[in-house]
Order: sequence, then structure tokens, then C-alpha cells
Amino acid sequence: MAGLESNSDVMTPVQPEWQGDKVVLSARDITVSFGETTVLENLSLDVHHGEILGFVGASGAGKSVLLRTVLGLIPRSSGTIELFGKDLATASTREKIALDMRLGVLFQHGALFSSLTVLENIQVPMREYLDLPHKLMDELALLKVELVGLPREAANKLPSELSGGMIKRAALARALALDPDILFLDEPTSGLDPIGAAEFDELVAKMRDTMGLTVYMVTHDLDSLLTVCDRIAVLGKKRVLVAGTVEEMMRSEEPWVKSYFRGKRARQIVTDNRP
Ligand SMILES: Nc1ncnc2c1ncn2[C@@H]1O[C@H](COP(=O)(O)OP(=O)(O)OP(=O)(O)O)[C@@H](O)[C@H]1O
Repeated sequence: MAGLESNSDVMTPVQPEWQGDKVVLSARDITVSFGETTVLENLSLDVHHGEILGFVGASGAGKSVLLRTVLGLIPRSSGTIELFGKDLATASTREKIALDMRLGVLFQHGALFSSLTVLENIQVPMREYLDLPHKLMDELALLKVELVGLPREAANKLPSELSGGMIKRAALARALALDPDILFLDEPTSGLDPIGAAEFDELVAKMRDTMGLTVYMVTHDLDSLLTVCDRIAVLGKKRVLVAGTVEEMMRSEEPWVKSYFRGKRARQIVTDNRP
């Protein structure tokens, strides 16, 4: 991941050599079926380095299926997926492990282990991939707790002792455990009140700005789409119907896109966010 470099007392983001318009994730002609039912058909999508891409679509359109396919959790019947220029189908086991370490994932509902404390949850990926002394892992996990804006006391709490917003932050801390290059978020603000959701969005935007993260965010949250996403991709008819900036979404004549982005609720959010 792009780290932070100390320049006197100013922290400036380090730009990796592939910074720019590089494609971090490239999905081409992806088809995924369950039995006779095809959920995705010849779907193609690019995610660029350093962007926050919002991925939206009707309920049941296949957003989570695509995310899980990209993560290698669901097999595809055809198509290619390249992460950081590496084709997953031809990558060696060692290369796959190296790629896994560059991905951070926040699944819907947080998916923390209920019997583990926040600190222990954050350490799960560290234990899986790194061989570090216990004390160092504690220190690193505590840094992540602070990074996501949780109080240090939260580190020793169980998920059941946390509020919904704190669970999301703890899950984000775990997704950041290995300092990933790309963060996958599946409906990260669902279940949060509007203020909690806006704070979470701000946190994600701050991570992207300071750490050079690329963010792929599945969401139904119009506020998130209109306020923090650089680009939006719309899933429909088993493929990406349109992908572009908020302004491009606003101009689209595609019926679903039009009703979603130019409906009453969207107009209100745009008005509310206008300076
Ligand atoms: N393991 C599976 N086996 C069979 N069908 C599945 C499986 N996983 C998903 N599906 C089907 O794929 C379709 C897309 O599901 P998916 O969860 O990706 O939708 P989504 O766009 O994420 O919806 P939502 O916005 O409601 O979360 C649904 O019809 C779902 O029933």
C-alpha cells in the first residue's frame, strides 16, 4: 500500500510508481451462473487506482455475486479477472497469496467473529499471513483501532458490546489489517443512521486521500454515491449498464439510472449538498 512518508513534521502520501490512470482491477466478459440461472453475463468493469468506485444496482441484480467472484469465492463460467495486472486464473499459489494480502474486504453486516474481541478480530488476517511477535501484533492492531476512530478501550470489547457504527469501524480496521491497496466494501453504511453513515463515508474518503487506497464500494446509499464516489458503475441486465461520474449518471437516459439518480430522493440530496 502507499505508505506515509515523514517530511519534517508534514505527512505526505507516497505515490507508488503505478499511481495515475492505472487499472487496478479489470474484469472482462464475466459470466456467472447458478445452475440454469445466469446472474452475470459478459460483464466488464475497470477500477482505477486511487478512485472510490460506487457499485449500484437493483436488489438481486448481482452486486454481491460480482464482488464474491472478484474475490475468488464464487467460480465464473467464463471471463478474466486481473488484479494489479495479474490474471487470477494463471497466478501461482504464491502470487495468489501475495494478491490476497493486497485486498481488504468489509463484508455486509461487518462479519466479525462474535467470540473474539475487536483486537483479536483485527489480528485474524495478521495471524493468517504474517509471522509477527505477539506484542508487535497487539501494537499494530491498536494502531488500526485508532486509525478508524475507535477509542482504545474498544479494542478489548466483543462485537456484541459495540454499537452498529462501532462494528462497521471495527470491521474496517480488520479490512485494513494488512495495509491493503484496494478495499472492497459491501454496503458499508447499511443499518447506520444518516450521521453515522456520513461519518463512515468521510473516514473512507480520508483513507483514500492519505493512504492512496482504491475503494470498490457496493452500496444502495445515495448519499455515499453522490458525495464520496468518484465514479459509479450501475449493474443491470446482468452487466454494467453505465459507468461514469455522478454528472454522467445525472445525464443518463437509461431508465433505471434516470429514476435512481433523478428521482425525488436524489434531487433532495443534490440540493442538500449544494454549497
Ligand atoms: N450461492 C448462490 N446460489 C444460488 N443463487 C445465488 C447464490 N448467490 C446469489 N444468488 C442469486 O444471485 C442473484 C444476485 O444476488 P446478489 O446477492 O448478488 O444480489 P445483490 O445485487 O447484491 O442484491 P442486494 O442489493 O439485495 O444485496 C440473486 O437472485 C440471488 O438469489
